Amino acid sequence: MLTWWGKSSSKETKKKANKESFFDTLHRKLRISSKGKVSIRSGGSRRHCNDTISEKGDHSPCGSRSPSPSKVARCQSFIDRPHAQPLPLPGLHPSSVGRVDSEISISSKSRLEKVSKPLSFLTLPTPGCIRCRPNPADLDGDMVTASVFSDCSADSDEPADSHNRSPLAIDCETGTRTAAGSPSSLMLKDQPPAVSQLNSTGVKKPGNILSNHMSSTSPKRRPLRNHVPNLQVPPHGAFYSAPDSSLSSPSRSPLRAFGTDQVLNSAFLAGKPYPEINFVGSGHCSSPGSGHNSGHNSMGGDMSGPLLWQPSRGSPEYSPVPSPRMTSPGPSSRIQSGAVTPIHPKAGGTPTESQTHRLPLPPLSVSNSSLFSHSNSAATSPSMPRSPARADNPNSGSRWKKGKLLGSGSFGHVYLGFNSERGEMCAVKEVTLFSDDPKSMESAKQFMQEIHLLSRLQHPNIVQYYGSETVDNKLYIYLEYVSGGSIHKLLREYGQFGELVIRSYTQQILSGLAYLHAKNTLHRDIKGANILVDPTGRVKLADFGMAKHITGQSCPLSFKGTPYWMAPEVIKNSNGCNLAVDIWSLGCTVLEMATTKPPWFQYEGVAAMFKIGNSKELPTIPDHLSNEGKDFVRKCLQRNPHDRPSASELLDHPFVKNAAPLERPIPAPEALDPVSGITQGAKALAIGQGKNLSSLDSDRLSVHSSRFLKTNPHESEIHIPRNISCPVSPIGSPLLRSRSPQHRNGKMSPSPISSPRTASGASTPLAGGSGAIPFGNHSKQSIYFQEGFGSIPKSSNGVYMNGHSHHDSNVDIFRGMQMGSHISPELVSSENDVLVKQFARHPHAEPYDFQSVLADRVGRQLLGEHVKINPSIDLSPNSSLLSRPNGL
Ligand SMILES: Nc1ncnc2c1ncn2[C@@H]1O[C@H](COP(=O)(O)OP(=O)(O)OP(=O)(O)O)[C@@H](O)[C@H]1O
Repeated sequence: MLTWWGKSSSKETKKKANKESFFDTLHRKLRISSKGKVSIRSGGSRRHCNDTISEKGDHSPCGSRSPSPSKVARCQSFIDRPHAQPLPLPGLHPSSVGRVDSEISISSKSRLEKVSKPLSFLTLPTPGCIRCRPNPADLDGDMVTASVFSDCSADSDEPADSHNRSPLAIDCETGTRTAAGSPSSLMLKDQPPAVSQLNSTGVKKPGNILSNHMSSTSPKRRPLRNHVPNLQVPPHGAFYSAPDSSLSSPSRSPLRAFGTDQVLNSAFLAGKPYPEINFVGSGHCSSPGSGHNSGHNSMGGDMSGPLLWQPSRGSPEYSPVPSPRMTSPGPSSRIQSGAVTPIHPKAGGTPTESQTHRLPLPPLSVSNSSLFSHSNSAATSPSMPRSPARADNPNSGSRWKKGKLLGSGSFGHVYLGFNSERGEMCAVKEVTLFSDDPKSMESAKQFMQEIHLLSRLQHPNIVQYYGSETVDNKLYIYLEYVSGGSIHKLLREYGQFGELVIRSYTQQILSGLAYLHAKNTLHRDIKGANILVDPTGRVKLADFGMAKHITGQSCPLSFKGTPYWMAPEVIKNSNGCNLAVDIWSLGCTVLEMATTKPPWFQYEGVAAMFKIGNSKELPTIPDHLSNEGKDFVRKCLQRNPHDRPSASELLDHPFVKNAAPLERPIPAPEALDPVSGITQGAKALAIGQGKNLSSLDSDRLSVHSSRFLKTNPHESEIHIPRNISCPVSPIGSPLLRSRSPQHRNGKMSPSPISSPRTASGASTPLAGGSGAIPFGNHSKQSIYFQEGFGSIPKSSNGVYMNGHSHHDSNVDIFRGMQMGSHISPELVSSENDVLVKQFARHPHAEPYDFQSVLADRVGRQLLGEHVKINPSIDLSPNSSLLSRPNGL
């Protein structure tokens, strides 16, 4: 225009008629007023107009305010110009954005950069975004810019009409929508890096528009602390699961949002492929690894959208298990959903300040409170500032420092926490809360539920709760750190478990469940991804976000759980929800451990649910599972929940009754006394067990005492699988400290580590491919027999030597062995007489030496010299070869 103006001045006379004609045309096109005409003509007015443009990013003289689609379209086309236009400041009509020429663009850009630095990295807004700011005067500069830019770019390709037709756009214009927003915009200003990563997938979603609106109606994102002194969350019932909140929550799994309404409205039931499946209840699903982290989704909200479950690749527990449709999207994967439940804030369900109540803080002196550094102020911790809620409490605070990411779930992330004052570790579960994000409120609700339940639980097979606190707008739960990861992760990384491992894990899960059920509490999300394993093989139930305390025989059914592990009655809502749902899930978990996959994994979401809910079929039980295992699974998978045994009843099932815990206690120092030898070793085992038992409550004690009394290793019905493997490396465990001279000198036997990702029993190269016979590195360690050794023991107790509760068996063996004089030369085959003959020649050898040398030499003999053991040798506890002198 300026160029044209200059030219026009120099040729005023000649072009006068043309000039008039141009303005006429221009005015006609723009429909500007005659006043505007004057402004353009006068230099002063023009300058004023340019200022206006610079300020507001618009060249238009502010005449028209009509957000017509055509103007939106022009704005969009403007994005493609070489000189991107800065974000117009509040108050500017979007229609003018598209009419700025390059010169003005530069001017306005520089101005905006002076005003707000963040603008420099922001992208050009689209008209739809701009229109979503009904009251620009309320907007915070930075946040406004960020919000608008962040989301507009994603929508820039959409036709203008799409914006106009969008209900959200309409909301933006009317300013009526006030809840739910995309964290991608909400968190631009102060979201932590971890959360930012979660949003980095950049999934294009209509929620962006909503987020724009959020920024428009909410001048600045307000964390909860801005509303209430401490974390305050709506009371139960005030938390709502918004179907579209899966888009807005940084940590929310869409599968947590699986609502009946959505299901009913989805293609699934719209097409009525499985009309007999009725979804009733609140609609909660949670993810398996989520879960995803775990790979499969738990449902715990409205099951919005299609049943397309995607694994969360950002999660350390992202699962390659071939159940792609059932895996959790995880926090970084957002799936579009747009349905709105009746309880959506838009429908009047927005939690308000008046509805909130204070988060019940856990008792400061929690069971394992020693892990908290009460004397320390969290304020000294750079990463874990002192909770405002405990600012007045001298015992409050901690010095837990947030470390690496351990996993991600539907609600948030779990980090390693380290207390640098005490050298202790914990798992820190973190969720970011936004008062205006209903999904965040849902997460808070489930967190509260988890805190509420966990704080009352203390059991060796349940992850111990240490405490919780809020810091700013984040909620933290401190939990016992279980470093081995989940069963799901182990399966993914190492393949299916051997039967002894399955037995042991199942027994421990059952112990935890029996304890839980004795407290009338349902876990509701039993699956491999929610069961953690420590390096010693101790198993712990985790993730109580779905847990529920029931008062009567059953609770109102809600659609909670993870589909593949979900009981039929949950899917069908036929029999309410009772403790038996966990038993069904346990049966599925046993199959998962045996095959790496849950039952019906070959079916995708809805089909799997149909199989579970409507068919009479039992899932395929692998042949390699023992008959006891098969029977156990069948009992768990009784379709009628009343036919399923209780957890405590199942503890007596032969499949688990004599299961040898895999965990190996560290021998007490006195046990290392070579003089005391085996006897002290037995004491050490007892001591280790005593330590464990000391943490048990009465429920646990009753369960275990009865079981221990019943246990008779000589009557073991345990089936010895052909392949036995250990889930952890014998040399990787700190408990595997050799006492042998060789090991003292740092000479270790070759590692019998099974190759990762192979099926149980796979041989390592060290095994020569003929079936690994990894022999324990010392006497107290496990001895792993695989193919070729199958005829040796009838009972695993005498062979798979580990576990404190079955130390009798181990001790029995060593009691026999320590008395070298009682070892018959018959024990030794003609080919393999080196070891035992040696002991036979030294009948008075010290027991300690016997053990060490036995282990080491056998290990070397078997692994290094390929010595074959006479398969007729019976090393079982009641073997005549291992006779016990003096009745021991
Ligand atoms: N106590 C713990 N010790 C070690 N790692 C843990 C612990 N708790 C959780 N994790 C890790 O974090 C992951 C996610 O934890 P968790 O399942 O409790 O979160 P969530 O948000 O409740 O997940 P979900 O979506 O399954 O409900 C786990 O799979 C595990 O890898």
